[in-house]
Amino acid sequence: MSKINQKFFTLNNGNKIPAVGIIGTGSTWFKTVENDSTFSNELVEQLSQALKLPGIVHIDAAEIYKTYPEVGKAIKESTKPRNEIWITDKYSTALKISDTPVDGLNTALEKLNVEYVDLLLLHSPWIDQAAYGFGVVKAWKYLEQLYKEGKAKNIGVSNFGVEDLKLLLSSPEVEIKPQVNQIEYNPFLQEQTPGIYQYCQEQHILVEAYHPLGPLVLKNKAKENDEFVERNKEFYCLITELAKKYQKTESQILLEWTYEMNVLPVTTSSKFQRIKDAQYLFDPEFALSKEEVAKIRDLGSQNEPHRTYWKKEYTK
Ligand SMILES: NC(=O)C1=CN([C@@H]2O[C@H](COP(=O)(O)OP(=O)(O)OC[C@H]3O[C@@H](n4cnc5c(N)ncnc54)[C@H](OP(=O)(O)O)[C@@H]3O)[C@@H](O)[C@H]2O)C=CC1
Repeated sequence: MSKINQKFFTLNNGNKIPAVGIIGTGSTWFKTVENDSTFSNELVEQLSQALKLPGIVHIDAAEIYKTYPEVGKAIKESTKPRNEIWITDKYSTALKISDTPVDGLNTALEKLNVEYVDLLLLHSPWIDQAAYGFGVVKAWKYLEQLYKEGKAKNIGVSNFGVEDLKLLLSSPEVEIKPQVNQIEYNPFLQEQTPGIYQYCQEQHILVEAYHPLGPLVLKNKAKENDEFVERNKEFYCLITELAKKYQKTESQILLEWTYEMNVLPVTTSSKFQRIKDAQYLFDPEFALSKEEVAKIRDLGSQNEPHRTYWKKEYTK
């Protein structure tokens, strides 16, 4: 029987964040339209079951995922106290949904039926001044306002590169440093943009990893990725070997590796067992050794980096 041994990262404002986000409501659950006919009972069921698990359940949401109704319903039906649910939300930037982050969050709070979110992010640095009427610094100022009002307990960014962060940090208007940068991160993409991992570590900006299980998803689609999997054979053998050694799933090995790299993994699954495995990740008797962590890092980076999300924006 797995025991819950919840771990946390400490953010640069001193607040603690549960060290694995178990239910991302984007990717698998992403919708382009939010109405009664697209309402996903499956997602509500998954969230409801997750909210029965012990410990603080960390949910990752965003304006653009169109999943507030499902998250709101599951939270409403849950008996878990609000302080045992961590909710991350993101203001949609590349595609304008609400006029400002203040409007966006007010709508989200209403749909989620909560008084605050635990973390609010700017979804990306790509804010078109002409469409939004403001740029990234002003967008950040809105987040600072929501932080001061207590509607967002922590604030951060997503998909920001070093230059994007430097722009914020060097702006005389900016008062609060982002607490988090959520980026695509896994052994096959250790730098979403050049130097971002190291820069965030130095600046005490917590890196959150979305797509932490990228290598397993790629292997699963082996037909399309045969050659890729073959080139990374040694890497895949190591993950299988470690899963056997520690009696853990391959997903748990990658999530634990992410944590050991001082990065918070944000995962998701359509299978409840995998959600449960992620919540039970921090078994007190399980930790990869320093050598194993380094070996995954090195084998993962020996081939060309592999990007899954935001390809168009990064190739511009
Ligand atoms: N800020 C941003 O721009 C972005 C944020 N995100 C956030 O991150 C969350 C997670 O992203 P996602 O890319 O889905 O993360 P993951 O890397 O956790 O991938 C989840 C996928 O992995 C599959 N999987 C799990 N275990 C295995 C296994 N052993 N073998 C093969 N496949 C496996 C799952 O399939 P199954 O359902 O069968 O278990 C699921 O489809 C999103 O939901 C969203 O909240 C995501 C993208 C961009």
